[in-house]
Amino acid sequence: MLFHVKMTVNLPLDMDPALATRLKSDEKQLAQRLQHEGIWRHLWRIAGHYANYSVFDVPSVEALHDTLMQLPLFPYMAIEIDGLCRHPSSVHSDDR
Ligand SMILES: O=C(O)CC1=CCC(=O)O1
Repeated sequence: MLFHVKMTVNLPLDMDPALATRLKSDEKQLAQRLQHEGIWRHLWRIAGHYANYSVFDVPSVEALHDTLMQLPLFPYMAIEIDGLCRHPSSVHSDDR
């Protein structure tokens, strides 16, 4: 199942800079692992915002929830999710 996910990061202004650096580094490491595993299909910065548009490929809504909750920045994110299905006019017949 494919999901379009918007993540907006809101780190507290008074967060310890060392903690912020560690959280971002840990987030990057997990994000890159999930991309290599094909779970995190797309990751795009939204220009001008500390936010991203992502596409996840997971077996269920529960799996998406569990994946997002693992993210080190999860406590500091506002997350919006839309489920995706094939468009009848899409030429990408091999995509799910
Ligand atoms: O910077 C972001 O949008 C949050 C984030 C997601 C994956 C990552 O490495 O940072």
